[in-house]
Amino acid sequence: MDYFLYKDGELQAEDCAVAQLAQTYGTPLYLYSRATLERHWHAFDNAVANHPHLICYAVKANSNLAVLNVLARLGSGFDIVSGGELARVIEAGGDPKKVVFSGVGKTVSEMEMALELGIYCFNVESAAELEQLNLVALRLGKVAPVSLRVNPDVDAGTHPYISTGLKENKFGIAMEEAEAIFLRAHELAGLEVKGADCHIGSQLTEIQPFLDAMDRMLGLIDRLAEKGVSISHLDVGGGLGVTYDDEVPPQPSDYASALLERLAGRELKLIFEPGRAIAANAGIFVTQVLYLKQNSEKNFALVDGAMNDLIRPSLYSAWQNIIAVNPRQGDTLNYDIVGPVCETGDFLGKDRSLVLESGDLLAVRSSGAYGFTMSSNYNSRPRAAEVMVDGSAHYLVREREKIAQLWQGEQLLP
Ligand SMILES: Cc1ncc(COP(=O)(O)O)c(C=O)c1O
Ligand SMILES: N[C@@H](CCCC[NH3+])C(=O)O
Repeated sequence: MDYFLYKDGELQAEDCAVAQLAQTYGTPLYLYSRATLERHWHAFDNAVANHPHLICYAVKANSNLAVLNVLARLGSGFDIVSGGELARVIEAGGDPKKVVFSGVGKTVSEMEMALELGIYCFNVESAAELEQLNLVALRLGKVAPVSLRVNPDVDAGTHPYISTGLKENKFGIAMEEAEAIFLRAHELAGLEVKGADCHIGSQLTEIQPFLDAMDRMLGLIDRLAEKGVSISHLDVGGGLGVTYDDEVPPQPSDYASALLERLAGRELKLIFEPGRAIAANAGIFVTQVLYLKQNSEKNFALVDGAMNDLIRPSLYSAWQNIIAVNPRQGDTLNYDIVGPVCETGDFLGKDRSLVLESGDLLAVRSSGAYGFTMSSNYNSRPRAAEVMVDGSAHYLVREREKIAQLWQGEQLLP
């Protein structure tokens, strides 16, 4: 079941008309579907129901408090990469004991915060970070639970900017060095080795790279066991792709059963860090056509949403489906859907065949992940509003920024 679908010729978000929501809250606007978030989370959780596991939603995909709260109420864990994300998880009612902390550049104060809150595990990404964490833990009289993020050198076959598991990427510890660093972690009094971790990239549409990574990780776990280091969980990261266009990524159930088969009866607890697969298709971005404009080469639809609101098309040449909220009859034209930002790269989509008039509403699909969280105030544009739809109810879960808020906290020179 799709929670964003046309009914009587107009786009719905669950049981609400998108046009009505746009009128109520204004545009540009992010809309999220609670039912879709829940369905996607359950798809992961059910897929591994018979095996010890923890689903740690990757907060970076969408860190709106209401989104986190929906998942926290399901009992989700969270994968964070900063103190800010940890604070949001706590604010949203998430359980710190189900938090894993990833990221290559954790600061001392972030380590302190996470230790004080008693998170589930630190995913340590370098030997230097390991030493630092040990010192911080000893100073606080704590023992930090750690997992080492290993770079399995697997080609995820995804966009180079979002591939993370290759040797040339900054992430993780090289497989050749992993054993020695695990042994070092095992010796340090401020640390307790719990797990091994990998994350090879985002928007993967094939299972094979995940399996290759897992085989390498299981080989490492076996070698460590021989040396007296026992690993109780394997964190397989996130990365499962979604349908933006015509990709057919594996379902969480197929992905999980392939992984479980590889585990071959081991009792290793599995941790998953899905972000996009939970949030992307639980959200749409709604924008209004301000002006139509033609030149000898192109038809442009100038809309009130821009690259500062949704940067994926500009940054990764990502293709996201753009549909009319109330489709019109008539002859289509090929439009570039562009925003008001002063950059040639400011587009939401190119060559989209649509029938448009100014004032029309457009929905950019699959915008629930890496949409609002990657937005900025570039061109001093206020950030979009965010609304959670829940059946026929809808809640403003973040107000549109006001122009006067944009310089709050800044100071003129004396
Ligand atoms: C360590 C880590 N875990 C999880 C994720 C979430 O990835 P995705 O949104 O592709 O599931 C990311 C982002 O790629 C990540 O860097
Ligand atoms: N932000 C990226 C994915 C990066 C994942 C974070 N490691 C995207 O929109 O596709």
